[in-house]
Order: sequence, then structure tokens, then C-alpha cells
Amino acid sequence: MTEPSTRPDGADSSARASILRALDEVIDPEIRRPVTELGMIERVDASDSPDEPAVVELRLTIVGCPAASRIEADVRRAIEHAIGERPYRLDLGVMTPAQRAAMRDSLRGSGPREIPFGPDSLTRVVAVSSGKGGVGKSTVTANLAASMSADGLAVGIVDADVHGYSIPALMGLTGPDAVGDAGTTVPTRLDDMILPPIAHGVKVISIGMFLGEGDGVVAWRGPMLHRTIEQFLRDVYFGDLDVLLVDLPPGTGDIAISLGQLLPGAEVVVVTTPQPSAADVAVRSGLVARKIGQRVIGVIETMSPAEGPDGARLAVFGEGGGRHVAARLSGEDESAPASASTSVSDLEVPLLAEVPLSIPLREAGDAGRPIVLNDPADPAAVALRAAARAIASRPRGLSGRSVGFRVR
Ligand SMILES: Nc1ncnc2c1ncn2[C@@H]1O[C@H](COP(=O)(O)OP(=O)(O)OP(=O)(O)O)[C@@H](O)[C@H]1O
Repeated sequence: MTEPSTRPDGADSSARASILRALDEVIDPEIRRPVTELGMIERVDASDSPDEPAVVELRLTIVGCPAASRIEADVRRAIEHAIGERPYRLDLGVMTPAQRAAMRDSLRGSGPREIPFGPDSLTRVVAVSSGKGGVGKSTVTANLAASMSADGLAVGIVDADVHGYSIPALMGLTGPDAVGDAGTTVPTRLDDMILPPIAHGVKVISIGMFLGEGDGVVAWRGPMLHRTIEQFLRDVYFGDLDVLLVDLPPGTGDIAISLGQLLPGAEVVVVTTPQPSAADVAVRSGLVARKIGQRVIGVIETMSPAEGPDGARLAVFGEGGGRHVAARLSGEDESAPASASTSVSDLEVPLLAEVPLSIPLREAGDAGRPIVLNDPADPAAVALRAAARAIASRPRGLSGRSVGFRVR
């Protein structure tokens, strides 16, 4: 990493020291580290003579860096804060390949590259799965992520739903007005490192971001899918995350099994509607997750009965699916009389939430603002927020996980 130059006579002027201190506070919006730590400040020259212009040289990571204008504005603000009215010059440049490589090594280490979410990682990996498609799994994922991020956790999403990717839209990263938190809605490539765009504080990567205009159909088979997911997990720089949520494709196919191999320590949340047909398939997806060594930590029922405008209960998809899935995954015999008195919170695999049918939830999703942020008082938002908090506060452990079995 480049050290900002000191004066030839070895003395450090107080103007230079205060510029450096101010630049320590400038954070690269994509990488979320100070520009000084990333080696982006090539030079700071400032004598103590107030008429002599200070000179700062800023090196961006790549040509056309999407966050360039924001970084430049932040650097100017920092310099002006440090030296007031005094004249200065800001020179802009781009890192050399060697400087970029040094920065990458400092971020992720220089050894052989591995998936950074192994068993020793402090990041909790939570895969969100469902048996059937269209049951609201991606909506749940986006809201859990936004809620955890609003609670101050560092959160990422991998949208592994390669055939039905909808996370970018649900997180507000598509459409003409989308900007993303770091000024970009697409990943930035730094050679073999990929910086994910950020939305609502969440780092988001999706297969949808790697498809050009017009080729939105993914027709890859197993090995290609496995390689893509592996690349997401290895090459995308998420930084230190508290939680990585993985939006799985519906069902129990190739990707779920690939993820089982790549992330054997992942925990799984199963999403279902109240309908028996959806619930039965959801149970199977939970059982498959368990077979590949993952721990099922809870069930979320969505599209649950809601209260209509006249106060009447509206159970469009029936009721009871979530409880049924939780009981089955907890190994309960639902026909036994004891099960009727078992409280949901006593179940080994708890029912974390029943998210009612909600028009504001659907509208918020369409607008790219998860309902937990857009309308926190809506009953669906309240239920999703409670589920996010329950997941985030659950201790990690081996209970409920079948160990020692790997799919080859
Ligand atoms: N509780 C709810 N109330 C109203 N609409 C909902 C609810 N949950 C989800 N939806 C709507 O249902 C549709 C499907 O949701 P979503 O895309 O999240 O499902 P999915 O299970 O991820 O689908 P896929 O299998 O295609 O990935 C969306 O239009 C979403 O807005």
C-alpha cells in the first residue's frame, strides 16, 4: 500500500497532518474502508506557509470508478475542513495494476483464495429456501436483510435464485431512477475481485447483474450453476459481514446441493404459505437441507390470513401451513394429542413469523423499498422485523443439524 509522502526534510507540517487526519475519515462507499487505508491517497504535500497551495493526489481504483464523483467530493470536503480557506490542488489519477493488487491483498489476504464463509468465519450464513416457487421467499429475504441492516448489522445477500432472480428489483437496484447507496447498481470489477452494489445498507449480488440486455433467461445446467455460485462466494468482496443471506431457488435442486457443499455451516429458514400443498413441499426442502448438513433454524409463513378493511379475517391461502412445517421439521407427530398444546416457541424448529397478506408489502416490493423500511407499522412489516430479530439473536449451534454426511 502506498504511504503518503512526507516532506523531503522529514518534518511533517501541521497542515499536512490535519489533512491526513481528515482524509482518514473519508470512506470509499463501495469498499467501506478509509481511502487512506486503501492506498488511494498517493501524496499529500502542504507546507506551513498559508499562501502555498497544498497538493493532494487521489488515486481511484479503476478508470470510470462508479463512486468517483462521490469520493472526490468527500476528499475535497475533508481537505477544506482541514485547511479552511487556504488554496489547494487535488490531482486525480488511477491506481497501477500493482497498487490495485496490493490493495486486494490487503483486503482479502494474499494466500490461495478460498470461500470466506467457512466454519471458522464469524459471518452467519442463512439460506432462505422454499419448496414451491412464488410463495414470497425473495420478499422475505429482502426484508430480513433490510431489517437486520437497519438494526446495525453488516449484511449481504447472494441471490442464488438463478432462474427467477428478483432480489435486485426488490432492493431497488433496477429501473431508470435506481442509484444504489454507493452510486452504482451494478457490480464493480477490480480485476478478479467483484465489489457488490449496496442498497438500503445491504451488499447485494445476483446472477441478474451479470446478464446483458435481452438475455435474461438462464439455461445453465448443474456444473455451470455450481461454478457461478462458487464464484459469487469467492470473488465477491463482502468485507466483514455479520450475516450473509442466500436466496435459494425454490425446490431441492442443484443449487441447494451445491450450496450445501460450499457452505456446510449454513443455517436454513424455510418459507411457506399457509396452503397444505406448499407446506408439504416446504417440509421436503427443509429435510433435504438437513441431509446435506445444514441446520434448519426456523419457518416463516407468508401470505397468511389478514384482516380485511371491514375487520373480517381474510384467509386467501387457508391457514396452518407454517405451523405444520415447523412441527414436521421438529419431528413432531401432529396427530398426537400432545402436539396441540405445544407452544410454537417450544418447537425445536420454531415458526418465526406469520406474515399476513398485505397490499402495501407488494407495492413496497415493486417500488424497491422493503416494507420493513417503507411502512414499518404495517402488520406484515412488524412480523418480518420480529423474524429478523429472532434469527439475528439466535445462538449458533449444532442442534438440529445432521453431521457427517456430504453429497459428493
Ligand atoms: N405477504 C404478502 N402479501 C402480499 N403479496 C405478497 C406477500 N408475499 C409475497 N407477495 C407477492 O408475491 C409475489 C411473489 O413473491 P416473491 O417473488 O417474493 O416469491 P418467491 O417465492 O421468491 O418467488 P420465486 O419462486 O419466483 O423466486 C410478489 O409479487 C410479492 O410481492
